[in-house]
Amino acid sequence: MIATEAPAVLDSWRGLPAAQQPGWPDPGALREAVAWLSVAAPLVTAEETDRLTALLGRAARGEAFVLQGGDCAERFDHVTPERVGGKLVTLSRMAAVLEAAAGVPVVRVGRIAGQFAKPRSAPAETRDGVSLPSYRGDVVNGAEFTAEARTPDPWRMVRAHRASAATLELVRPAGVHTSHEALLLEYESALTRRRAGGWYDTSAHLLWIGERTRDPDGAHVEFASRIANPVAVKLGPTASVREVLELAERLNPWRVPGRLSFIARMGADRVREALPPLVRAVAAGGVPVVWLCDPMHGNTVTAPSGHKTRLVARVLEEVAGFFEVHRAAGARPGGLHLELTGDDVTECVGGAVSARDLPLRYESACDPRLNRDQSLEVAAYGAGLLRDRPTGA
Ligand SMILES: O=C[C@H](O)[C@H](O)COP(=O)(O)O
Ligand SMILES: C=C(OP(=O)(O)O)C(=O)O
Ligand SMILES: [Mn+2]
Repeated sequence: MIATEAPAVLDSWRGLPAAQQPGWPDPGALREAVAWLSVAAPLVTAEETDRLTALLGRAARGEAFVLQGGDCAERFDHVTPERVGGKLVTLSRMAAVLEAAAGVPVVRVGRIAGQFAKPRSAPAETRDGVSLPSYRGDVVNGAEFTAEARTPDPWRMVRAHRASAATLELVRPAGVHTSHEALLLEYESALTRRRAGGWYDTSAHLLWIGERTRDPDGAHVEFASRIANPVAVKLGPTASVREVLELAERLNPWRVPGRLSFIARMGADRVREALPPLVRAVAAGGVPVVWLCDPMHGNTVTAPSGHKTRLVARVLEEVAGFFEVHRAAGARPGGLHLELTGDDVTECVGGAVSARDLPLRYESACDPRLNRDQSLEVAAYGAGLLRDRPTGA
């Protein structure tokens, strides 16, 4: 019998319900762009990826703390040494502050070098009576409000690969691992390669599944279940114990510490009631998980000026709630997941930025990010909570 070759891409997700995928208008162009990506250079190696799993495994055992952060949506034209360097410096200062308090190493993971795809609440945006497809991140369409820019263009996936590679050149010397939301399944599966340890999605070290695409029977969870990378899943306040246990079972059936992280994004008002049953159920189920706190996505509000914003005070309040829940359960908080930039933007309200300042330097194409000073404030606050840990814990 002649051995058949392994398929070039990981395809088991096809045919399953896949939420939040763009309607690509030109199937021929999509095929060509996917063909280009499927022979493109891998962005990260299996060895680096396995190393991150091992580090996250330490976090699962309480022997490390994770700091994951970066833009909500990276931009192709922001791949400059200044902008990328600003994020890396911010992350590393935060990590230093947290590390001194935690007494354990801080694992640094950027929302960087590939965070180009966005899920949206609405498929279309209307301005002055004109409706166009929503901006879904630079890998799909342009942010500019014109029919041309907003039409999904599959060749943008090739540009995303190039922008990621260029960003990685700047990220690698800083020793930061990369991550992004594994939203755009054509892109992710085309960059997946067979290696000795299984299928690796070579687009980033860690891939996460968003709140809007975490259906345990959907295409995103199926894709994530097949790759060897560490994976994470966002959990909002509607996540049920049943769903979470199903996700744990599907995504970490071999119970490998570091393979699976849950990123709770409950909102400051909800975290103390919504999170405890999930933490308890996962602990009782015996699947090792790193619990991260995303105090951004459950606390988004609209300012009087119309800007999407977040109050740093509410962000800190959710971090506090997250720590309380873990302490009450006798568990160690695994880390923080933040939307931040090194740039001096005015997108979140707190510190030197008041609601009146929002129009001054609001540069995000999607969600409001902490600026450098606000990021350091959150890190200092987290450090205070880490220092307060009960002795002997
Ligand atoms: O991180 C992203 C946003 O929270 C998500 O894209 C939803 O944003 P929207 O409500 O503006 O669509
Ligand atoms: C869309 C995001 O988050 P969530 O899936 O938690 O809403 C995000 O992290 O930018
Ligand atoms: Mn976001």
